[in-house]
Parts: sequence; C-alpha cells; structure tokens
Amino acid sequence: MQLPKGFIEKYTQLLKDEAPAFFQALNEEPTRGFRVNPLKSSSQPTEHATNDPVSYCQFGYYGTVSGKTIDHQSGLIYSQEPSAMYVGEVAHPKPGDRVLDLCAAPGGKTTHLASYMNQEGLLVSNEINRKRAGILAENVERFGLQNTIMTNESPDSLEKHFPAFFDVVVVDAPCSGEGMFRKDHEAVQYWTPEYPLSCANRQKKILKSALAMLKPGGRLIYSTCTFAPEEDEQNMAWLLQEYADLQLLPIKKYPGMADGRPEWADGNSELTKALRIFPHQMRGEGHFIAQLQKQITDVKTKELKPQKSNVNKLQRQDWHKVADQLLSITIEDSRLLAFGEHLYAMPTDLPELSKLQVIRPGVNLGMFKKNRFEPALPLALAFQAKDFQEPVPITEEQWVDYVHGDTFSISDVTNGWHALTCHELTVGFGKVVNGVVKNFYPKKLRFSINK
Ligand SMILES: C[S@@+](CC[C@H](N)C(=O)[O-])C[C@H]1O[C@@H](n2cnc3c(N)ncnc32)[C@H](O)[C@@H]1O
Repeated sequence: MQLPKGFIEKYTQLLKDEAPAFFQALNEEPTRGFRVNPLKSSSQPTEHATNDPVSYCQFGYYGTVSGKTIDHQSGLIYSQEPSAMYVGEVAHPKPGDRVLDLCAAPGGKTTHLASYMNQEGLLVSNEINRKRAGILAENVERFGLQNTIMTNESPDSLEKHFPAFFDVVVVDAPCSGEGMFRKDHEAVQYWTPEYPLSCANRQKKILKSALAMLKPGGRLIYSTCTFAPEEDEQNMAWLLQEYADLQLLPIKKYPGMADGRPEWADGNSELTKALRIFPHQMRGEGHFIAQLQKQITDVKTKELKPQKSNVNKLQRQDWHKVADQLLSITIEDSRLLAFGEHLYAMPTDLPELSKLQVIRPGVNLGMFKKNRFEPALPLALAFQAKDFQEPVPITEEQWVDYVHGDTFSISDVTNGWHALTCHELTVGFGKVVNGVVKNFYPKKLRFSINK
C-alpha cells in the first residue's frame, strides 16, 4: 500500500522513534474478528472457531466470518474488527437504560450495545444515510433486537425529539478513517492533509447534538477509527473548553492500549484518560475512544409522551389468528404498532414517534395481506425456539434449501406457520402444507451454497 506523502510526514513528526514500526504495521494484514450474540440463548458457534478470544471484550473472538453459514444467517455472530469492540465494552449500558447510537450503520456498535441490555430499555439506532440505514436494519434484524428502533435523521433534527433523554450516547463518528487504511484501501485515496480538519468540524456539530440529547449524569462515548489528533484529542479538548458541565472519565487500558496524547492538543493532562489503539502496539486496527460524563443537576428533565398502539380491531384479529398459534409467549397488544402495511412490536419505553423519520419502530412482526397476516423473518430471529409453539428443527441440507428459497418436505408436522430451527437457532418461518414447507425467506436475502 502506498501511503500519502503528507500522511508519512505528519506521523513521522508526531510519532518520532515509533514512526517506522507504525508505518510497517500499516503494511501488514488487517486483524479480523467477530462477536457472539448473547441474546441467542447460550448457543455457541459451530462453524467458527472460538479458541482465540479477545481479552477486552466478553463476546469477542479473532477470526474471519463466512456469511454463508448458519452461525451468521441466524444472527449468532457479527463480524467486527477487534479494536472496534472496545467501544461497546466501554459504553456497556445496563438493561433498562435509554441508549442512543447516533452514527449507527452498518450496526457494529448497535448490536454490541444491545448485547448488554437483555432486550430491556430503549436503544435508538440512528443513521443519516438512507441507503446505509437499510443495511443497518438488516443487521439489527438478523441480531434479533427487541428493544431497538431505527431512525434516519441528521443529528440536529434528532436532537429536537429527544431533549436530555438518554443515559448513554455513542458517537462513533464519521472520520478520516486512517486507522482502517490497511483494511479499506479506498480510505487511502480519500486522504488529503486537509481532510482530518474538515472531518473534525463535522464531528463538532455531531457532538453538540449528542450532548443536547444526553441526560444530566449520562455518559457520552466518542470514538473514531483515525489517528488524526484534530479529530481525537483536539476535539475532546474543544469539548472540555466549551462545556463546563463535562468531564472525561477514565477508561481501563489493557496491555497494548495507549493513553490519549495531551501534547497533540492543548496540553490538558485530562486527555490521558482517553484511549488510543495503534496497530504497531497491539493486534487490531487504529482507534480512539473517549468517555465523558455530563454533570448531574437538579433541573427536572421533561418527560416525553409515550407512543400509543394504533392497531384497529380487524388488524388485531388478523395478528392474533397467527400469533396465538405460532408463539408460546405473549406480545402485549399495547406494543402493537401498524406502520404502513407492516405490524411492529415497539420497545416498552418508547416516546411518541410523530414527525420522526423512522426506518423500524421495533420488531417487524409481519405484513397485513388481504384478510390475513403473514409473519416476517425478523420476528423469527428476535425470539428463541422456546418462544414458539411447535418449532420445526430442520437439517443442514434443508437449511441450504431454505436460504436458497426452495420448498422442502417434512413429516409429522401440523399444517400452518412454524418457526424453523437449525443447530437449535431460529432461522426463519415456513408455512407447512401437507408435509411441504413453503418458503418465505425474503428474496433479497437468498443465497446459494454449493452442495
Ligand atoms: C464510522 S461509521 C459508523 C459505524 C458504526 N457505528 C458501526 O459500528 O457499524 C460513521 C457513520 O456516520 C454516518 N455519518 C456521516 N455523516 C454524518 C453526519 N453528518 N452526522 C451523523 N452521521 C453521519 C455515516 O453514514 C456512517 O454510517
């Protein structure tokens, strides 16, 4: 990889003796990894080795992911570069918290944050770019999140809907991506000496909105995948100067993780509390993480009106005709929200959504068709086999047919909708008609595997 001349000059000056090792590390192979989803019962991957754990992330392992596996299709694993796993670990929300992931696509941090929340509380996963928001939705649905809504807003418009609302806000900022150079060679082409400063200005605007949405006493986690001091220490120094009610909190540093560099900003020694990951010092890509807390005040924050269910009697009947036969758990009627022709189960602590650009207001339960209801894949993936009546275990061969969109035969199963399971994980729905499983796996997700 040919590094830009300006980049080499900049980091030779900043890193001094360390610079040769740093540049050499940028020419080595990137580190790959994945997280295991704790929301999918206690299942462990069967197609991916878990003998090389990431010491600083309870769900993380080193290794490469294959998308054409039951582990991946069922949402049991999520491919994520190991350094990026430390962002979620630092944020570590509690079940019941209100959490915002402000720059969320493709979903690495959202799925990780949810892993600590036990499907409780509220996670708002926001992505400004519509196309990327679609990819985010696919990943969140595969991971099976029940407490998450996805929005497609700019930070300054989202800010109007959630004043001082969240316990934890994560800003995994759009950045110059220097830390991803060896993983994404395109990032090298974008780089100019001026690029980090233009990214830093954009990040300041995002941070202002993030702080407006943070509760007093709440935590803001800021991360980038760049080495650029303009976007890292200098932005944190700017925050501390601008907001007297903010303080940096320490972050536990595992071997190889480095302190933030005050001398690369305004010299404020508090900046050592931030964290840097350099690829020449540990196994992972470049990253910067800072954790800040907003001072607690006795000013009362405004409670937001809750979102009410809007389904009519007919829609409720159509849903129950399927749900009462399919599910062994109850989704309360108060959580049902019709959204176009789709039906969703909202998270319990959801404020009114009016005027908000919502991509998914909860779990997509399915679609109203003429006089009937058809369950959707996200409903199957959001729950475990035990949450369904008569789940149908399928073989690996039948799973290959299923993800390809083919029908297959099955014996001794009653007619009607069933959750299909493979390796004890839910993988989707099939409608059984006289021993044949009709395939409802979404066309755009289908793939083939050579038998
Ligand atoms: C580093 S990526 C986020 C990665 C994601 N958190 C994850 O872990 O998978 C930054 C995201 O910020 C979005 N973005 C770009 N400009 C933005 C802006 N002005 N405000 C908010 N988000 C923005 C990008 O579309 C991109 O999806």
